[in-house]
Amino acid sequence: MCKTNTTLGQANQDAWWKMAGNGNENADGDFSFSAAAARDALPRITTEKGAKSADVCHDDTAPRVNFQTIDELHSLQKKRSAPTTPLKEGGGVVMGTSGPTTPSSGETMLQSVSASLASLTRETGPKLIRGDPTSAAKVAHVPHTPTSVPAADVSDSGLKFTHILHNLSPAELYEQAIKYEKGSFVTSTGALATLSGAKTGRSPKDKRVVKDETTASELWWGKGSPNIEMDEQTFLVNRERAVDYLNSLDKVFVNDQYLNWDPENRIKVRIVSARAYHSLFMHNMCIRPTPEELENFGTPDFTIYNAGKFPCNRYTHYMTSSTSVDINLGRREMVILGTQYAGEMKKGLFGVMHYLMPKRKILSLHSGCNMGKEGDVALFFGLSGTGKTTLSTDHNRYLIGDDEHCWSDAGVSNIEGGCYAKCIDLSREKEPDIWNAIKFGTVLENVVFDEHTREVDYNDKSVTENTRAAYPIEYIPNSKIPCIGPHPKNVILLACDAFGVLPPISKLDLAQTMYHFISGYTALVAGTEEGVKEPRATFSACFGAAFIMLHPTKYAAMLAEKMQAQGATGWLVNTGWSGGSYGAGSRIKLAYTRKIIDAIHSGSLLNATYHKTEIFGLEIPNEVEGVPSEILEPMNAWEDKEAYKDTLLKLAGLFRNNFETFTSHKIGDDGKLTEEILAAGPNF
Ligand SMILES: Nc1ncnc2c1ncn2[C@@H]1O[C@H](COP(=O)(O)OP(=O)(O)OP(=O)(O)O)[C@@H](O)[C@H]1O
Ligand SMILES: O=C([O-])CC(=O)C(=O)O
Ligand SMILES: [Ca+2]
Ligand SMILES: [Mn+2]
Repeated sequence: MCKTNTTLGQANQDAWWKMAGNGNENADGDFSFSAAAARDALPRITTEKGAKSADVCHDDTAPRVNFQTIDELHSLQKKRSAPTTPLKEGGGVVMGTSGPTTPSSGETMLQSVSASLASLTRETGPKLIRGDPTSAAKVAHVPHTPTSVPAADVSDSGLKFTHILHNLSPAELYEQAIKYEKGSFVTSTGALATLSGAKTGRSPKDKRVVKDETTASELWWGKGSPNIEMDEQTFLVNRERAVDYLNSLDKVFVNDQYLNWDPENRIKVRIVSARAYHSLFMHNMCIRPTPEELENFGTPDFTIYNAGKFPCNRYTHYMTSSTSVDINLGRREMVILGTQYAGEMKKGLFGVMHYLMPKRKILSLHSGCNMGKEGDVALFFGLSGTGKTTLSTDHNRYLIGDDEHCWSDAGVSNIEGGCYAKCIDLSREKEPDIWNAIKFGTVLENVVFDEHTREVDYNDKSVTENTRAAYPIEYIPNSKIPCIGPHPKNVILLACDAFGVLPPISKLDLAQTMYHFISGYTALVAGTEEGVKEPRATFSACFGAAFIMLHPTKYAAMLAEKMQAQGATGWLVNTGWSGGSYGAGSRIKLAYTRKIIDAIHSGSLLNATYHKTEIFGLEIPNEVEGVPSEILEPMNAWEDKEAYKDTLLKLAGLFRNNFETFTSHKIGDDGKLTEEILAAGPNF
């Protein structure tokens, strides 16, 4: 039987209607076929008398079409999108098979990328083609002119072409990931599930920073510092390794994007990577340029070479594993070898901001940030897993950002264009906004899902406990775009205290805020291994020692000055255990923590009555609306009061030991604040 479409001629339409209506019954004698005929052979169709070209099924010949071949038909499917995908016709630079002709911006982009990918020893960039290699069959017939002419020592790598997938859209990146990257799937809500490979978290021990004349004196080196040195020469060895690896591929992804929503302090970054997963992750996490901005992007301020699929060479000086994450502030470059965990790129750039921004008297912060309807801004500091993303994503407030911010003389600005939420045990009820953000465009790392329905099981830790979702910030319905705000009113320090001795909420004076900011305490549970019950205390200066570049007291001094100038209030919120340490007590309910945060935002806590705790000298409110009063004073919640006191003393000792490295450092111009900060620690 012939197929029909909706553009049948009237005569055929009638015939179709009749056939559809009565199957093989003879309706009015115009056409008929018997059930037997239908079984044995195709029925003969007789069209109405008088209809033109009888005996021909017209369904396939309906209105004239603009294509002669299947390829031409396919070419019609894709509407051209201007002006981000320019194509220069004839000679010159060759790009993909789709895209309009715009003068030379595509050429400029390819020249710029070619310069980025140039080998430093051969001094030539690769021959670049825009677009997917699979659509290159056609391109191969076009005479190529490389963007830079190879020097005398032509190598095989200098003869091949590398395809550049420049700022692809999420849909294009999905297709690339699903076609070429094992472990990429669309989940039931449309997110792209990916695997990050052997590494499912950052590798801080493999981070190296180039120590040259400038950085030797500017950066924080030595005990407690995250900056493990490497020399310029070794950096170049790793850079060349990464560049050669990337040039050996058929295609590389290039993202040109921005950091920092403050237009005066915006940084242009280029990310060159081998995986669609990395490109989509950075598309979501950095600020996305408009088509016009992309066209005029120019030379990046900072470039990442992500060759994470390829290991570093352990015979190379300073290399202690097959992973190396190398930052060269002088060259404004970062090289990644031996880890595909995408968070390295995000946090590597954060480190760079911790160097560049303080030079401009801008404070960079590992914090979440949101704003109330009245314009009151709150910062949420805390180490990984303490609640920055969870608590800054608040249905009643505007989200400015969840993880990285700048505080300048003008106010706050988000560094990023997206959020990176932990998803372990994620539930729609407790975190609806994050739940709903996991949709088309979102990268879901290392989650486990049903092989048929593709429904994600957020409780499953089979791959890792550090499952993550990276989504553009506008996926949160009440995000504040552009992501900037006025000066903060509240500075909330989050600690997930698995010892269970810090109060769920306490008010801090400025010296205490500085003391806890420099300490950067949290105590997550050691792990999920059986038998491990002891919480492990972590102290990470400025709640982000892994990312800071200068001595912690430099950031602390800036924070003190800004908080003082703006009259901001400091708070310490324990999002961890209550009623006993991990194992005996339980984690403070997220609903209670949210009530506490509400009371900070509303200003009601500022006017509450307080009592001071022993040892840590923290001011605890006697009441918080919606929170059982028994849990506000930690000792009340512990059954075994002696155990409570022992644990409290133990934690106080850990704080004191940790702070010893900072006792000889002055903060601010006068010695007064420094003395006050030293006195703001535990007293016992
Ligand atoms: N009382 C609580 N307060 C905050 N978070 C809680 C609480 N109880 C449980 N949680 C859980 O703790 C986790 C906090 O993780 P979150 O992603 O907010 O950390 P983060 O500070 O943003 O870390 P990172 O810097 O690694 O992104 C979430 O999974 C959240 O559901
Ligand atoms: O960087 C990461 O991988 C996740 C993160 O936000 C943090 O650890 O602070
Ligand atoms: Ca987070
Ligand atoms: Mn973080």
